[in-house]
Amino acid sequence: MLNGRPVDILQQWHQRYGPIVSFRFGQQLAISVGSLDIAHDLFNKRGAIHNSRPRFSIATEMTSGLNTAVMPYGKQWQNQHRIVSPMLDSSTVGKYHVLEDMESKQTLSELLHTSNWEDTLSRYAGSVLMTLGYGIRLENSSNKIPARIMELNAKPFEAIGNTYYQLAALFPSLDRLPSFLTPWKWDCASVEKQTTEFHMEHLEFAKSTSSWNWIQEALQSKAGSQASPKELAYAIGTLEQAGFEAIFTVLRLLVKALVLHPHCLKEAQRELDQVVGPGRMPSNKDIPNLPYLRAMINEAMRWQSPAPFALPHATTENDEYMGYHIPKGTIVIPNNWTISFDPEIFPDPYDFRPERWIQNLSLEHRPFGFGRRVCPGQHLAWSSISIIMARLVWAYDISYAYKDGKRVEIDPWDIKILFTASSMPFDASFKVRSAETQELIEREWENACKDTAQISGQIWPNRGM
Ligand code: HEM
Repeated sequence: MLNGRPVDILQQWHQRYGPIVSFRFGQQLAISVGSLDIAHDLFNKRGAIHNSRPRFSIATEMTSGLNTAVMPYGKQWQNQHRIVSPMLDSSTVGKYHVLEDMESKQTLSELLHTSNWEDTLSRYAGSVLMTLGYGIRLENSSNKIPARIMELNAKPFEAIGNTYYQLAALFPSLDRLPSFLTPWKWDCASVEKQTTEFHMEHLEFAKSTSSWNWIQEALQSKAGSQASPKELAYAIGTLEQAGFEAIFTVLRLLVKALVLHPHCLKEAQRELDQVVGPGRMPSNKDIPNLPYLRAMINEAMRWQSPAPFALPHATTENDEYMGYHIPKGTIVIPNNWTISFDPEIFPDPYDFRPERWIQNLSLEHRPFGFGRRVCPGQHLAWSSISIIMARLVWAYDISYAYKDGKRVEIDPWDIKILFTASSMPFDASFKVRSAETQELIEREWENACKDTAQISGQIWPNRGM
């Protein structure tokens, strides 16, 4: 956990040494890229060289080498990419609105009766992904799947704090020692078993259910039908693991930003009242007409980037760039946090200021990463986050919680930074804005179609049964 402004350290590094900073740990050379232009040059224009992954030995062993996000660039990655890309491209993602519509209505309705907003939003993110992936709806917030995903995601990071693992990462040759001398391998094997069981169980369910889902869709495709069951389980399982945590992290960040900046909530509500009004709920069709809402989401991902260093890339060949020699096998880190805190581009970068995106339409940042490794879930992330945020802001006054008459304070920089940066849990209050809004929420949720098979039939009308 980092309590403070970690950005300062990174900024100082880049301010002192320039937009490219190199360093070594053990034998490994790494460079941090602190400029958007250079990141574009390396990851997009010279993409054939800069889009593999470093050797993430622990994460690789814990996931049978089948987790797309940590896989080096190559045939196996291309196969997985071919399986998932058609399910997540910008035109396909529009079909998932019907599911987001229903899940966000449930979320609004649950918040009328619970103060546990974190579990409620976590259920939303988990249910959207599990329904798409496997036809498994998370009907209530006590479902254990979101917590289990978080637990599996955390395993490689917990391991990084362990001395054995640090030694193994620094001295890869230790990998070749017999297993009684390499206790970290037992742990890896146990996590691998748990992760594989988790994904295989869902794969089997998805194949047998009448609700069409990503597994069934993949099995209809050439790439998916040629993959082994385990490869397919991991291709979709990686989407669940990466997607659930990222969406939930951004939702929590947005709630935090709104509680800390009540004038931003008021401005977003003013926009929604003008565009939508009190008589109906906002829909996905309204999102293009809500520039402040979109600016708020962009600003949240700039202010506290959910993936401050994207995921480190690695080179597959030697490269010469701006007079630097970048050898094959170098780790290349897109330093999103430094890029997003450049005061020349984002004046007063520590301030949460959605207006900056409206005042300057040419502002750019890359919270979803770069090149061939750019996040495949970015369109789904945008659509599922925009609709739930539009509806929350339209329906609720979101503010500080009070305990025993005292306001529960929130430290904006209480963030856990691993590869991802996630706000630590905090209390907040959700108060419905009017009796009319409450009535509308209750009516909409009562009338909503909650049947998973019917909803998947609307998403994929010519598939299944
Ligand atoms: C706001 C939410 C999200 C953010 C900020 C985010 C961000 C990122 C970033 C920065 C990367 C690394 C890109 C790079 O290496 O240059 C990444 C990779 C990835 N993301 Fe996301 N992501 C989000 C949501 C999702 C969702 C919803 C899914 C799945 C449906 C997903 C699946 C993945 C996968 C599979 C990768 C690995 C890609 C690869 O290595 O080829 N993400 N994401």
